[in-house]
Amino acid sequence: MFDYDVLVIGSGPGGQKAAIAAAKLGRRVAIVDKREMIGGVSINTGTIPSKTLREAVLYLTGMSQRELYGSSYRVKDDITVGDLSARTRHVISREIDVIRNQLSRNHVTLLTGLASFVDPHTVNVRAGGEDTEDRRIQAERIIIATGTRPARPDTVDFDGRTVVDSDQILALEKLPRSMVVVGAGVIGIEYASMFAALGTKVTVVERRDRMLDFCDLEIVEALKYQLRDLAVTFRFRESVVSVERHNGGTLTLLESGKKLPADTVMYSAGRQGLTDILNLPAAGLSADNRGRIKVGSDFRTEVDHIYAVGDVIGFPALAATSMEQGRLAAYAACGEDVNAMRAELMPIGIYTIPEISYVGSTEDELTEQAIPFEVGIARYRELARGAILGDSYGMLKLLVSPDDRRLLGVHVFGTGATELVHIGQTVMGCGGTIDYLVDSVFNYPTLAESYKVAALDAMNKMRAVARFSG
Ligand SMILES: Cc1cc2nc3c(=O)[nH]c(=O)nc-3n(C[C@H](O)[C@H](O)[C@H](O)COP(=O)(O)OP(=O)(O)OC[C@H]3O[C@@H](n4cnc5c(N)ncnc54)[C@H](O)[C@@H]3O)c2cc1C
Ligand SMILES: NC(=O)c1ccc[n+]([C@@H]2O[C@H](COP(=O)([O-])OP(=O)(O)OC[C@H]3O[C@@H](n4cnc5c(N)ncnc54)[C@H](O)[C@@H]3O)[C@@H](O)[C@H]2O)c1
Repeated sequence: MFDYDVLVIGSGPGGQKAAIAAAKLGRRVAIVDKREMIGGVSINTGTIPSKTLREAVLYLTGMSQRELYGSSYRVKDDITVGDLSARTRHVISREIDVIRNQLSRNHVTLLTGLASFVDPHTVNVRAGGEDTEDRRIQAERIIIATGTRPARPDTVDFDGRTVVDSDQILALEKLPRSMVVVGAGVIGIEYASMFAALGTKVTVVERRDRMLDFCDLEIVEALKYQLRDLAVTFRFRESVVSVERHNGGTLTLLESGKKLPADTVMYSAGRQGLTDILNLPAAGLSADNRGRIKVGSDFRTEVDHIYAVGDVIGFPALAATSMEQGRLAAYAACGEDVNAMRAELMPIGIYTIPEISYVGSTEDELTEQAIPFEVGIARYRELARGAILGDSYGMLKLLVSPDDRRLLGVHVFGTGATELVHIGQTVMGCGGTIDYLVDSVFNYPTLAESYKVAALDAMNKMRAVARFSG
C-alpha cells in the first residue's frame, strides 16, 4: 500500500543514520533533500567546512608550531580565501561522495527536492529548478530530520558579503581585516578564533555575562586568555541593536550606545528549526516559536508513526548526537528494542583554537548539587609530548568522587582535546575508577599519559585528606 516503509526527510547526520539503520533492518527506505544539500548543514555549511577551515588555518598560519619556531613563523605569508576554500571544497565533495555511496549500497532511494506533508502518511516532493514536477510519496513511517538555519533578526540587513550569517561566512570574497562576531555561542567562538589566528581583529559581542557557560570555568578562562592574546576583544553584557552597511565597511550599534566599525559582521546568534516549509498541520503536528518539534524519549512525535531527530528537536543540536538519534529513531520505528542515550556520557567538543572537550559534570554543577569531588590535573607543559608538540598551555582535569574514586567529569583543553576525552568517557561508561588510570601503563611520550598524571594527582590529594580524617 505504501511506496516506502520508512521515508526520511533531510539528509544531514540524523537523516543519514536513520535511513541506513532502517535499510539494514530490511525496510524499503527513501531519503529526501535538496540536490545541493546532500549531507545536510553538517557537510555543506556547518561542521565539516568549519572544521576543515580550522585545519587549513592551523596549517597555513603555522600557529601550532610557533612555540617551537618563534612567533613570526608562517607556512604562507599572504593567506587568501582561495587557499582556505580549496581544502574545504575538496573535503566537502569527498564527504558527499561517501554519503551518496553509502546510501546507494544500502539501497536507500535518494529523492531530490523539498518535502511537505499532504496528510500524515503522504509527503509531496517538489524538485524545483527545471524539474517542476511534484511527486507524492506515501510511507508507513516518517522520520523528520530537517535541521536548522541561522536565525536572522529583521533589524539586520544581511548582504552575504559584509554582513553575513554563519552559512555565508564560508563564501567571503576576501579575508576581513576586522570583524564583529555577534553571539559568543559555539559557532561564534569557533569562527572568532579562526579569524583571529588569521590576523583579523575580532570583537565578540555577547548579551550574557560569560561565554560557553556549560563548560569548565577554568578552561573557558584559559581560552579567553589565549584569544585575547590573538587580539580578540570581548564585549559581554552587550546587545546588538542594529548593523549599518556603509561604503567600505559596517557599523554595529550596541544597546549601550557603543558603535563598532568593522570590515565584516558575522551573526551567530542561534539557529531556527527548519519546519516552516513542512506543512506540519497536515500531519497533525506543530512546532514551537523556534521551529522545533517536540518528541518523546524514543524520538516519536505526537503522531504515532512520525519521528523527529537532530537539530529540529533542539538541544543538544550536534552532528554527533543527531547521528545517534537517527539510528535510535529508526530502530524504534522498525519495532526494535532500543537502549536510551546515556546523556551523562555525551561528550562536548568545541573546535576553538585551542580546542576544548569534556564529558560528565563540571565543578560548578557538582558544587551546586553538594556532591564532593577531588580534582586531578595534568599540564601539557609537564608532559614530554606537550614539549615535543610545543603546547605549553594544554591541560587535562579529572573530577573524582572521593567516596568511590569514580570519574565524575573529564575536562580537556589544548591539542587533541576532542580525541583524548574519549578515554575518560570509556572509563566512565564502564563504571571504572581512577585506580585503572593509576595502574595502567600508557605509551610514552603521549598526551594520553595526562590521564595517569591527573589520576595520580587526584589520588595524592585524596590521600592527604584521608591522613587527617583517619
Ligand atoms: C558552523 C557550524 C559548526 C558546527 N560544528 C559542529 C561540530 O564541530 N560538531 C558537531 O557535532 N556539530 C556541529 N555543528 C552542528 C551540526 O552541524 C548539526 O548538529 C547537524 O548538522 C544536525 O544534523 P541534522 O541531521 O539535524 O540536520 P542538518 O545537518 O541540519 O540537515 C538537515 C537537512 O534537511 C534538509 N531539509 C530541510 N527541510 C527539508 C524539506 N522540507 N525537505 C527536504 N529536505 C529538507 C536540509 O536541506 C538539510 O540538508 C555545527 C553547526 C554549524 C552551523
Ligand atoms: N563544536 C560543536 O559541537 C559545535 C560547533 C558549532 C555549532 N554547534 C551547534 O550549533 C548550534 C548553534 O550555535 P550558535 O553559536 O549559533 O547558537 P547559541 O544559541 O549557542 O549562541 C548564540 C549566542 O548569541 C547570543 N546572542 C543572541 N542575540 C544576541 C545579540 N543581539 N547581541 C549579542 N549576543 C546575542 C546569545 O546570548 C548566545 O550566547 C548550537 O546548538 C551548537 O551546539 C556545535
